[in-house]
Amino acid sequence: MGVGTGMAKGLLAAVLLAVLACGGAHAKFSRYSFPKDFVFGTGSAAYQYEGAYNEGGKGLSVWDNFTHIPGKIKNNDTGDVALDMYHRYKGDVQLLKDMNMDAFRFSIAWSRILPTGSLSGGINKEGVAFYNNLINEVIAKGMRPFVTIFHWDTPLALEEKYEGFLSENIVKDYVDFAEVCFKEFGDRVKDWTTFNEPWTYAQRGYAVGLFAPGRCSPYVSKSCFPGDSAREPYIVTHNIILAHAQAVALYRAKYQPSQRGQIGITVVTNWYVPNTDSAEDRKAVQRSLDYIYGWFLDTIVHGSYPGTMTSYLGDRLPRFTPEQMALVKGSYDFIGVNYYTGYYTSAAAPPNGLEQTYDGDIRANTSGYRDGVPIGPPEFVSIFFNYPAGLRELLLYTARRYNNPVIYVMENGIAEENNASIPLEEALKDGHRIEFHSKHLQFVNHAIRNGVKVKGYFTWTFMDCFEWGDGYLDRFGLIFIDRLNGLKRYRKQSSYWIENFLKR
Ligand SMILES: N=C(Cc1ccccc1)N[C@@H]1O[C@H](CO[C@@H]2OC[C@@H](O)[C@H](O)[C@H]2O)[C@@H](O)[C@H](O)[C@H]1O
Repeated sequence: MGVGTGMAKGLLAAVLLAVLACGGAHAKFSRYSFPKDFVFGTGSAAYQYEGAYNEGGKGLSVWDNFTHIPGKIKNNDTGDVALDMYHRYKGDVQLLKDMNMDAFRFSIAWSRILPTGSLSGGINKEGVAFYNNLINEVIAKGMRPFVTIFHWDTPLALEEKYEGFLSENIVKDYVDFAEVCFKEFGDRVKDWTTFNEPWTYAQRGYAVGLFAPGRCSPYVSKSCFPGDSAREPYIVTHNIILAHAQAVALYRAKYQPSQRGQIGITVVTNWYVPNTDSAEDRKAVQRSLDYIYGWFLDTIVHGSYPGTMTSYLGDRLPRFTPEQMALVKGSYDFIGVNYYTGYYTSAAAPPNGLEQTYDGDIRANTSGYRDGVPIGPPEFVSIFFNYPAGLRELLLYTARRYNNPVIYVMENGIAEENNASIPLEEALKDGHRIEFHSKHLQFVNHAIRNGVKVKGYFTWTFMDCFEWGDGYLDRFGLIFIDRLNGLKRYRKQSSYWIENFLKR
């Protein structure tokens, strides 16, 4: 046998061994490329999926109100009916099972449980029954319910009573709501998330006013409700962190010992790459990460808001008392991370002193482009760029900066346009989604091999749903919803891909 042939065979054997080492007996990239206890799932949220907005004893939320104001949402879409999951959940849970999902992430509508937002207003038994039925269906199909307690749908009654999260009164009402959830569902729900993306609620709701409750400074936009973009985002976030910490403390003291579940928070961030290697641009990257991600994680992990915030914001940044900080620091068993896109970032001067805003405080310009070249293929959602390496960098950064916590990637996904002129069979061909999730999972796998404790990955989203400011324009789902024909569910190609990827 010639030397060349021998070397070729040796090389082939080495490659084969490497591949098998990655996936064990399963050579192709699949669930077997991940640790045995790794959880694969897909996500949803109450307002975006349930519909039945004024049915079954449910009270109104700030999103029920906001979407009924003309001009706030594209095409004036609302979540009044959404995907009608409230009535169709059994068939929907079967679709999850058909895709071999390990878990289903969903949120509980606060005003479906407490219609007035406060415990004193009474518990809505029909609301409790709906979530018991959903949880039982998920478990009966062999899946884990990953439950988010708050996914932006603040009870309208609390907004009207004391301006919602602008008031510290919200802390007690939120903790009372969370306790009803622990009591009613905690015997079967073992994976709790207190808040989904508090950054989005604060920034979109109070800095730019594009999401409910739609407040901002008049100099930011005349179409907002009058607010203060320079102070309210910090007040809201402070109250969210206090509410989160008190709910975790309650769960740990009263429910975790017997129910033996875990509790955490889900935060969103982008991955930022300096536009140049200059010190100024690299500092702008750190500020960008601190003001969206460190705002929450520095605080609950290290017990202080990031230095880039405390050193710049003065009295605009609320302070924790020592007693409060004792509850805040360490208030997580895991961190949920939502990731969609990367950006290039360069240093920017602060806006003129009179028109301060949360976004201006960051003193950074971000763009998906550098010298006209995109950081990754631009997506239908114009602010997102397909940048899978950013997820690995983000996970490595999180492990380094935040004591290597347990992490779940709670949201990661890509949308195509909701375009009624595309024939159905064409619309179901979502190869871009297969490529997106496969690539991002490969980078998650790489992070795990580098020691990051990622324990799960949830696609955003399960089915094409109500996408906040975009209404029904964006299709993020594995399942196509035909809004022109009775909300019929159709499996996209990616749903078959993931079924095969997850096959045991
Ligand atoms: N939507 C966000 C945060 C956000 C907000 C505005 C622009 C970009 C990103 N985060 C998660 O993204 C998912 C996708 O969000 C869409 O992203 C593009 C936006 O244009 C669209 O309005 C938003 O719904 C949401 O459905 C989840 O409920 C939410 O947890």
